[in-house]
Amino acid sequence: MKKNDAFLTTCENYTYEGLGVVRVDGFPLFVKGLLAGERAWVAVTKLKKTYGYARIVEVLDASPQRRQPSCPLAARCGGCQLQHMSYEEQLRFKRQKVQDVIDRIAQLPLEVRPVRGMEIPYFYRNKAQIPFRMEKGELHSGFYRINSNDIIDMEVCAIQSHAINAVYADVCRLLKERPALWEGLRHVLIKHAFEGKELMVVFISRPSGPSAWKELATELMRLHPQITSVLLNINDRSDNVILGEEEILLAGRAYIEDQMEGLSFHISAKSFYQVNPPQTRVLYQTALEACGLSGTETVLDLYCGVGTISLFLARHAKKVVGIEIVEPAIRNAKENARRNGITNVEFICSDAAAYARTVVQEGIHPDVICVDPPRKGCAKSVLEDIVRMAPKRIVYVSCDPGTLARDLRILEDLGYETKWIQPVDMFPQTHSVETVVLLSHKKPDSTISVKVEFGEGEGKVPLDNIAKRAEAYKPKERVTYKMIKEYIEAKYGFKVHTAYIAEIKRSLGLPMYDAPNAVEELKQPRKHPTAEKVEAIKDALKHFEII
Ligand SMILES: C[S@@+](CC[C@H](N)C(=O)[O-])C[C@H]1O[C@@H](n2cnc3c(N)ncnc32)[C@H](O)[C@@H]1O
Repeated sequence: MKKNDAFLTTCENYTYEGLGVVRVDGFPLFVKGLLAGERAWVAVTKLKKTYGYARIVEVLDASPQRRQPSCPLAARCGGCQLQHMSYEEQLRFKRQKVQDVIDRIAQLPLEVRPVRGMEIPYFYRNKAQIPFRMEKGELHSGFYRINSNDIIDMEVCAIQSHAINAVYADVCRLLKERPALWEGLRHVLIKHAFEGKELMVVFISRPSGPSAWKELATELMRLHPQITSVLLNINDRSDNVILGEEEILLAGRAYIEDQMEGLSFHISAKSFYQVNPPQTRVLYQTALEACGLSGTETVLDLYCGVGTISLFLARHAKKVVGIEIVEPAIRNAKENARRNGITNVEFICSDAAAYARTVVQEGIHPDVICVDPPRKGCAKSVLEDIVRMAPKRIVYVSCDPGTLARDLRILEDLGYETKWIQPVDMFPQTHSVETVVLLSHKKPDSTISVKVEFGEGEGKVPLDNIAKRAEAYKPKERVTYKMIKEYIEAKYGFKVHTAYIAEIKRSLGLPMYDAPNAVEELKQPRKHPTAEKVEAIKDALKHFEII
C-alpha cells in the first residue's frame, strides 16, 4: 500500500476521536467524515507502520445517520468533529467510546449505560474563547483549522449560544474600526450566564493601556445591555496559556451571576464553570443520584471549581467540604455559599493531593467522596488516599474516558467496585463526553489492600512512610525528549519539535533540563504548537508519569 492508492471499502466503527475505521487486508485506515456501515472509495493520505489515514473519494452507500453539517465551516474547523453524524449516532458513538476504554483499560465486566443526550444539541455553549490575529494588515478571528495554528475566519458558531454569537459579531465590528488595538490582541473570551441573562467579555492582550479598551467596553455595553462585565486581561506569555495573571476591570463588575436549580453563582473570568447549562443539570442530578444522600452524610468534593456540585449536594447532606486549587474560584465558591444562605459547606483552596493527605493523617472518614478532576484524572496518590479514607461511596465525574478508565482500574484493585457508568453528553457535535461513575466499597469478605492504620506501634504505618511512598511515585527513569517524540509519533502519527515539548513543560511548571542543542538567539520568532500537538505532548507527559 502507498500514498494515494484508492480502495473500495466499508467503515466498521470509529476511533476515539470519531474518525471512521476501515480495513484493507486487515490494515486499519482512519477516515475523517466516514460513518459506520458506509461503503466508500477512500484514498490513502498518510501511512504509518501499523495504521494509516485516508480521505473519502466517494461515498457509495451513505448511512441513514449521515447529516449535512449545519455549520459551513464544519469540514475545516477543529472545533466540532461530528456534525456529519445524526445526533442519535453521536450518542451511540460516545457510549461505545466509553465502553471501549472500560473493556480495554479498566477491564471491568460492565455495560455502560446509554448516554444522556440533550433535546436541542446546538447553540448550547455558554463560553467562547476566540483567537484574534493581525495578518497582512487585516484582523482575523475564528477557530483553529484542524491540526494547525491557522485561523479560519468565523462569523457564527453552531454550538455557541445565540447571545455569544451576537456579542462576538459586534466585538469584531468594533475592533475592525480600532486598528490601534489589533497588534496586542490575542483572544476574546465571552461568557454567558443563561439563567442570569448576563454576559462577560474579556479582551486578552499583550501589555496595553486601558483607555482605548474602556471606550470600546462602554460602546459594547451600550449595544448589549446584558453585558455586565468587561475586562482586559494582560498576557505576555509565549506559550499557549490563554489568560494572563493581570486583570483590569474596564466596565461593570469582575464577575457575572448565574442561577441553576434555585442556586445562584458568581463566575469570574478564570473560574471553571460547566459550558452546557441544560446538560449541567442532568450531570449534577446524575452525580446526586450516585451520592445516594439521606441528609446525614459528610461529603468531600475534590476539584470543586466555583462550588457548584458542593452547593448542589449540600442541600441533601449534613456537611460538604469543597477543595479547589484556583484561588479566585474558591473566593467565588465561598461567596456563592454565603449568598445562597448555605452554611453546611466549607471551601478550602488547596491542591487535592495535599488536602487528601491531610485528611488521611487526621483520620477523618467522609461518607461520600466526589471527584471531578481535569482531563488528566486523579494522581495515584489521591486515589490511594481516597481509599484510605474508606468512604461508603466514591462518585467520579470525568471529562476524559481514558483517564477515567485508568483510575477505575486502580480503585478496583484497591477494593472499590464500579457499580454503574453513566455518560452525559455535555459537548454535542464534538467527540468529547462526560461520565459519572458510582463506586462503592467491596463486600466485607473482599480485600482492601491499602487500608492501614497510621502512627507508632506494632502493625501501624509511621507517617514518615507516606512521604517515602509519595517519593516512590515520582518517575524513576529520566524520560528523554526522544522518548516523548517516539511515543507521539507512534500514537498520533506526527512529529513534534523538541522546543514544543519544552514549551509545554515550562507552561506546566515542570523542571527543565539543559538542552544540549539550545541556541542563544533564535533566527526567527518561535512558532507555537497546534492545539492537537499540545494535547499529544500532554498525553505523552501523562504516559511517562511526568504529570
Ligand atoms: C472539571 S473541573 C470541575 C469543577 C466543578 N466540579 C464543576 O462542576 O464546576 C476541575 C477543577 O479542578 C481544579 N483543579 C485542577 N487541578 C487541581 C488540583 N491539583 N487540586 C485541586 N483542584 C484542581 C480546576 O481548577 C477545576 O476547577
